Amino acid sequence: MVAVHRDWSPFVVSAPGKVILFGEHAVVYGKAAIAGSLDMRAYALVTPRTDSKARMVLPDIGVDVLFDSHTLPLLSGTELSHPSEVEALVPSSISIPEGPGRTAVLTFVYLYGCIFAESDRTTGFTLCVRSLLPVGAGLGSSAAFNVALSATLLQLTGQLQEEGVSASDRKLINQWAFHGEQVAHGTPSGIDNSVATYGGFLKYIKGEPSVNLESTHALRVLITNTNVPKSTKALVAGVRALRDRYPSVVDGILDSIDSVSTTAATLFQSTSEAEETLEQQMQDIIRINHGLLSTLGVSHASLERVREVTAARNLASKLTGAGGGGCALTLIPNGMASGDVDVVARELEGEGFHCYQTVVGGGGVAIARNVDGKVTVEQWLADTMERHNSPADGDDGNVYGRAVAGFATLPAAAIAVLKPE
Ligand SMILES: Nc1ncnc2c1ncn2[C@@H]1O[C@H](COP(=O)(O)OP(=O)(O)OP(=O)(O)O)[C@@H](O)[C@H]1O
Ligand SMILES: C[C@@](O)(CCO)CC(=O)[O-]
Repeated sequence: MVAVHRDWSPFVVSAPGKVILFGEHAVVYGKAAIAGSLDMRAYALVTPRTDSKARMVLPDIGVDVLFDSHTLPLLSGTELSHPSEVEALVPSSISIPEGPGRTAVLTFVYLYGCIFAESDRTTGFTLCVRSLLPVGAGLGSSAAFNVALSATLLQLTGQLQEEGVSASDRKLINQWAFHGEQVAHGTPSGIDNSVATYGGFLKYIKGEPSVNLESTHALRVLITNTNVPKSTKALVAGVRALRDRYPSVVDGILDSIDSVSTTAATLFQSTSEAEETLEQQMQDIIRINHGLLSTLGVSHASLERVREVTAARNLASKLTGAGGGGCALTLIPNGMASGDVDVVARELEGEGFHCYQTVVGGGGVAIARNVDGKVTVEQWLADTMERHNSPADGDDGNVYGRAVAGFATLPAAAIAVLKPE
């Protein structure tokens, strides 16, 4: 086949992480959950190559793989009974890394295989992803990666519109990102990729289109990473095993969590209540939701410690995501001085945890097209490397500010697109 190289300029895609505010685990069983996007995001820089190969560089997780596009499988999406079976189709020339890189490589092979038709395979590119989201902490780093990857592959194959990200673009990106999540997680509910795609606050019920709550209430939260590793797959399986043993008991708990989420959705959309009353009610249901999750066996001593430390200051906390470690979220009342939040954060950090002060509800996937043709992956990496090499000055309340500063090689217009409000 004669190689046809379409001309295209480097572009950058960004997608946010998520925090599940209410309804994790219950969402797997068709109950409602509420989630919001974080202002911590994954960023993909995509630059053209002169050959038809695809290079994926993921410095945060130690991956740098060069794929020969013609050896990657051509998939229509129906060859495998589940996307997670893609491992059997990885070309023997590729050595699959251990750890988080493994999932990333498998996901790439699956999504590239499905999205890149044979005629697209002359388009060579280098994809470099950097992320501000800690891996495996319950903040949806995997979904942000999958949304950024899906948007990249769809953009490269001319399946997205030329400007902005339209409603139909988002639908398509979200569908593929969900398949990426299936490679990573087996049976995900789809909530993480929906938030990373659409941003804002979403009410999500599995199998139904997510509903944007159009909330006017900004939500200040303190996120505490307990740094205790957890496996989402194992925790979801644990709840399933408990439900198999005590179906009516566990179904009752899942129904209560559903009521918590429904109540929260009403509070988010409420325009009649005073802000303080809403905050009080929100705190109540945060406490209730954590208690219900704890009875499902997905809390952890570290998460209980976060709850105790914050409760001593009259703040409500709950685990967020799969639990078993990972992250907790604490609602910060709007009137609380940031100095007082710093005091709580320092106390939690004294316990060996890591805190992020953040606001929930920013924009979803964003694409900055035609960024300066001189941007190279090497330059971009050198630029952002400093942040990743200096944990001491990273990961406090202003992580995003530093990330953008790290993208000094990008034009201001691109940066504006990448930080959608
Ligand atoms: N910085 C990154 N660069 C490249 N890939 C990443 C990065 N961060 C996460 N990923 C992808 O996401 C996977 C991690 O998924 P995992 O479910 O363990 O974490 P998580 O999504 O942060 O947790 P949760 O689903 O509980 O929110 C990695 O194996 C990789 O495929
Ligand atoms: C535990 C869970 O509800 C949330 C993980 O972030 C699993 C899922 O929804 O796929």
